[in-house]
Amino acid sequence: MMQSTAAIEATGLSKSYGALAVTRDVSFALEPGCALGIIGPNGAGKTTLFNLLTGAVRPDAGSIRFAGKDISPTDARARCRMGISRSFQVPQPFSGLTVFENALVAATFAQGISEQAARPQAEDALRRTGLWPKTAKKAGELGLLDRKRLELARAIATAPKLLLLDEIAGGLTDAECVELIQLIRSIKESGVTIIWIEHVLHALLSIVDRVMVLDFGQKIAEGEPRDIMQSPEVAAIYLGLDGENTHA
Ligand SMILES: Nc1ncnc2c1ncn2[C@@H]1O[C@H](COP(=O)(O)OP(=O)(O)OP(=O)(O)O)[C@@H](O)[C@H]1O
Repeated sequence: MMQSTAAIEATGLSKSYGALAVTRDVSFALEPGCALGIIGPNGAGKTTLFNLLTGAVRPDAGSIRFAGKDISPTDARARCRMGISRSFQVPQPFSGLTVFENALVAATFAQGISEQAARPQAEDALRRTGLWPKTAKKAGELGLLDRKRLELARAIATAPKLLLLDEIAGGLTDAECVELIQLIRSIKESGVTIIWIEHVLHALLSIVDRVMVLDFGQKIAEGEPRDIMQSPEVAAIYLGLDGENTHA
């Protein structure tokens, strides 16, 4: 039986688009401060699961509890204000706004607080992500690593309890990836619960406590990273994946 103290607990989540069952009876629970990695092939339903957790998409069946409360009926904005925040696969800053304004908008919107009250939070998020020296730059002028940092800063600025990361490590050089991993580790160490979808497995496995495998919308395995990566199901799925993504 799942613990009632879980930071987040999903039970029997299902979602179809027409005849396509994208999420099929997915259940999991995650303890506060833990990090769960989600892996699976393209189209397995990973991003859809995030959409269900954030409230962007309504499930056909199933329920979600957050910090012990049934949040199934609440919308995305309410969930954001409760402390569920996400980063997107393709960073989505306001390109014409400065780095600081981007963090400020996130903090203001997420908590429904005044710009003045949000300023210290925006500053803190930018300092923690190493973006403070670039605070006056336009977001559209940032390089890839900095855009990823800004994606994290915008998420942190909302003071999340649960942070959902969607394929944030892709496209970086090895050195940049090391920096990103350190940043995500520091967010985890600050007590934020994390669920992270990632194809760059060495980055994911250096952080997460558990891994869940999705395939055709179903959870086919969950457990300790080492056990999961050695399981035949995962070997079958990842056979043929680009070696660049799988090296340790
Ligand atoms: N709004 C939608 N309408 C119709 N089909 C959708 C919709 N959203 C997702 N799908 C389909 O659901 C399936 C799962 O998509 P999803 O993006 O959740 O997978 P994923 O595991 O995140 O894949 P990737 O690793 O490529 O990001 C895909 O076949 C996708 O085309």
